[in-house]
Amino acid sequence: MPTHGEKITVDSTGKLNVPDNPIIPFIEGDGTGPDIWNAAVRVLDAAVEKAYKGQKKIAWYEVYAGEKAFNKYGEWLPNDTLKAINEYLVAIKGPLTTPVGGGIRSINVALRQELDLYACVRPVQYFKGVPSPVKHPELTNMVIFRENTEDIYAGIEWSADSEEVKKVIAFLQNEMGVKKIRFPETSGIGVKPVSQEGTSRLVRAAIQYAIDNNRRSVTLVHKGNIMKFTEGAFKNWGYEVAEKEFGDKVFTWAQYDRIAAELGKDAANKAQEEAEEAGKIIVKDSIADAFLQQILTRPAEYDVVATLNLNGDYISDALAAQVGGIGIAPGANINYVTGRAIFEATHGTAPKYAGLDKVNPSSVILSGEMMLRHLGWTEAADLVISAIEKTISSKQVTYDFARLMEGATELKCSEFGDALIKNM
Ligand SMILES: NC(=O)C1=CN([C@@H]2O[C@H](COP(=O)(O)OP(=O)(O)OC[C@H]3O[C@@H](n4cnc5c(N)ncnc54)[C@H](OP(=O)(O)O)[C@@H]3O)[C@@H](O)[C@H]2O)C=CC1
Ligand SMILES: O=C(O)CCC(=O)C(=O)O
Ligand SMILES: [Mg+2]
Repeated sequence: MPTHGEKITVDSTGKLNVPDNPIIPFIEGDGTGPDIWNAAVRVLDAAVEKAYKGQKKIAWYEVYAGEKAFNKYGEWLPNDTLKAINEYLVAIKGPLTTPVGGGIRSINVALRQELDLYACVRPVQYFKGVPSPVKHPELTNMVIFRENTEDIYAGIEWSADSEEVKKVIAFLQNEMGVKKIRFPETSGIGVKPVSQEGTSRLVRAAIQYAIDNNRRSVTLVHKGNIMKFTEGAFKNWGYEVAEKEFGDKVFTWAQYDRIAAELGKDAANKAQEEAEEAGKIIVKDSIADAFLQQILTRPAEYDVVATLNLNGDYISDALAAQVGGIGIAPGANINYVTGRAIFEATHGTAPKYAGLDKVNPSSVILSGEMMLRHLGWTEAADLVISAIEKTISSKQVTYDFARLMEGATELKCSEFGDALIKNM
């Protein structure tokens, strides 16, 4: 526990009360986590110091998860860590390792589920000068709202050959009339829960964000043609919450379809144009595969994106690549009702670079920038953004950008942190 500092609290509307010395738990993370965290914490402290001249200061509180927790306490996710984040509300973390095909389940997912951080918010914006694989990266400017607690990602699955999977298969075949499990003897089975409550709160947060931030549209991305009662329901429930709760502030493609059926397409087009002119948020939808090609061919048509857990995972890395890669892709896991939030980069532990002081710390620094904004410390957040813009435009960058940039100076992870502080 830090010896100085006070708790952040939340009122009944979800609004945070932030003291000048908030206690903020952090998890350093596995793999490259310590490299990027050490750079990030210096940059965030410098931004706060510069913006508020010592009037405000974060009291960092280290809490443990992942390998560090296991080595220290024999547990991957100690209960005390959950208790601390539960109590102090706002936290930040580095990436944590999840083994593939066996071993422990994701601690990242467990944190989101245990603390009910239902919205994974990942802004994707282009910083001038960042090397990108597309011709016009500046046209990509989206904010992903990924449902964070449900879907096939919930981790409800049974391995092939287990007693449990035999029971589930027998139940499906004998009681549910499922005839099309092709290789029942050797199948593993996963379950995909998607609820109306889970969908509504996520879509509500996405639309509210669009309204508060003067965005033009919210696109519900789903694979509802194939998974009708999960992803298709997500789309239908999404439109329902938009129309029921946001009334005059939105125009949905469900409304468009109703007008087109009754009065024809011209009338529907006119209604949408009028809505756009009136500054209403257009709530539309896209099937996930088509969406993934259109974000490359027509990125300017998409703005805020609301989607399910697995789609959101894939879409975040794909969109991050478009604006320069996951070295510069921040994110937050938020519950807008309880005020709890954990900020974290989109990328993982990048184990091959662990301890080399090499990787780009921008993703976790920009996650910290989102955190500062979440606290209402916008002056400090703005300083982080301007320092990143200035440093990248002077071509002082880490390996990931340097390998694609002509005339760049390659900096170590810690040196990039130093450069940001200098350029603040
Ligand atoms: N929220 C979390 O904690 C997450 C955890 N993970 C976990 O991380 C582990 C590793 O996952 P993996 O699939 O390899 O994905 P990673 O995101 O860790 O790494 C994939 C590649 O992305 C690039 N990259 C990642 N981080 C950075 C950075 N800071 N700066 C520059 N480039 C970066 C590197 O590309 P290049 O090789 O081209 O240099 C790297 O090889 C797994 O256990 C996974 O479960 C994954 C995602 C999120
Ligand atoms: O939890 C993990 O290991 C991976 C999670 C992930 O890829 C993500 O949330 O983007
Ligand atoms: Mg991911």
